[in-house]
Amino acid sequence: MGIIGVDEHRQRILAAVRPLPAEPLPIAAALGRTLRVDAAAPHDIPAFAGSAMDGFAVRFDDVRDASPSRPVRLRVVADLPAGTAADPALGPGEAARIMTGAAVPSDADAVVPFEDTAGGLSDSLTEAVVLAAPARRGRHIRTRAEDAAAGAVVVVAGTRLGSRQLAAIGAAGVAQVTVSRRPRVVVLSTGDELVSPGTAAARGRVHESNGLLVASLVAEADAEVVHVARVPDDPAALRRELDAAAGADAVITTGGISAGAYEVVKQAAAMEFVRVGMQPGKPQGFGAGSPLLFGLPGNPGGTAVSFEVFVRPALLAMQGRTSIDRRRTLLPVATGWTSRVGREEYRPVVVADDGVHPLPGDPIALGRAEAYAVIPARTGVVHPGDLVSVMLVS
Ligand SMILES: Nc1nc2c(c(=O)[nH]1)N[C@H]1C(S)=C(S)[C@@H](COP(=O)(O)OP(=O)(O)OC[C@H]3O[C@@H](n4cnc5c(N)ncnc54)[C@H](O)[C@@H]3O)O[C@H]1N2
Ligand code: MOO
Repeated sequence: MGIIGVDEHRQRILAAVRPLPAEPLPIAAALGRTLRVDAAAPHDIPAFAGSAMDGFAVRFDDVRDASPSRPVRLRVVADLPAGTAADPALGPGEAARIMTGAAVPSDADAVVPFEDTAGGLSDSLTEAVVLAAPARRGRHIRTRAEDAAAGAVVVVAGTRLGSRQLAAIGAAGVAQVTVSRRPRVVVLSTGDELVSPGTAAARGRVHESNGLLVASLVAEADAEVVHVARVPDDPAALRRELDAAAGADAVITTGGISAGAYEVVKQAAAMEFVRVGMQPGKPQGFGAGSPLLFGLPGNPGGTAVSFEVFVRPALLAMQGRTSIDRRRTLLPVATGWTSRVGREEYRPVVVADDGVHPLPGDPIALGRAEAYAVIPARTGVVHPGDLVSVMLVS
């Protein structure tokens, strides 16, 4: 069996992904969901011209020549707190006391902050003595529609709804969004050697960590973990778990896919098994049915990288996410290392001020990994000072 490229395997997986149904949700319940229909402003934002300062709404022409030596006295004829719907008329020589956020009277075309008056806030309800001219007509007024005009797209479909996106939609006055259903994912760790953390160490036993690793990665990809289980190297037991997972959108197994005698996933799962030109993560299984089946290698470093390269993009594509890849950036190498020619290497690294430092591929070092340096298959030695492509994962 030959070796296929990382992109080829990824393309096969992405070609099998179907978008999940969309559903309406209140914005307060939509954190982490993917927007499926553009969220648009239903009206101009702001919907009215408002004050950006606490002070006085004035007629610009009244105060355009104001200065400390030539103060301008205005009669205060109204008091406008934020939230008021009042629109008092202002004649020449008149002003309204106004608070930040309040609607500016239609007759006013500038706001003078309290700091530019003789009396300030303390003496503000009868007369305003303006000591400085506003720099221009419209000064300190937020104009109607200056943030977005009615109909403008506030957040585009395909975007993850994080804190800032949800706040922007709320600021537009929109209460409900159309978002993707979350993928339902089952996580199965295979291996007779596995025991739970907390169990005494013993010869031959390995503490199970992939279940938590993959379930956490699934949650970080905004999908829902519906079931996590440890499965012995018994094909009948794995078949039972796979049958029970029939209603899920994806099943992710770890272990049991290489060349040994007890490769339970190979024996029991309806997957195609391939060798991919990457290090770690060479053995891979994938089933394009429903649910999608991902057979990841069991060594935790390989599991983590395989998830990033193959599973996460698929889970995001299911949700209708436009950007399905981790951000990559070029960074200098601080400490060099040797890389295996013929396989694209995903080297866990620490990102420091002087560049990236490689980590070993073991499950304990994984706890310090902040990113993966992606080294082309043809590269045998990575030298200090080289610029390498780094996939950021934290
Ligand atoms: N003759 C060959 N042997 C192997 C090959 C090969 O091409 N020819 N490939 C090697 C490569 S590369 C990898 S990667 C592994 C993948 O093997 P499996 O996916 O079948 O994984 P296991 O053998 O079940 O486990 C490998 C390793 O990881 C530990 N492990 C497994 N599951 C967990 C878990 N849930 N939590 C923590 N640790 C886990 C397991 O105990 C083993 O140490 O195959 C090579 N062999
Ligand atoms: O491909 Mo395996 O994941 O090297 O260890």
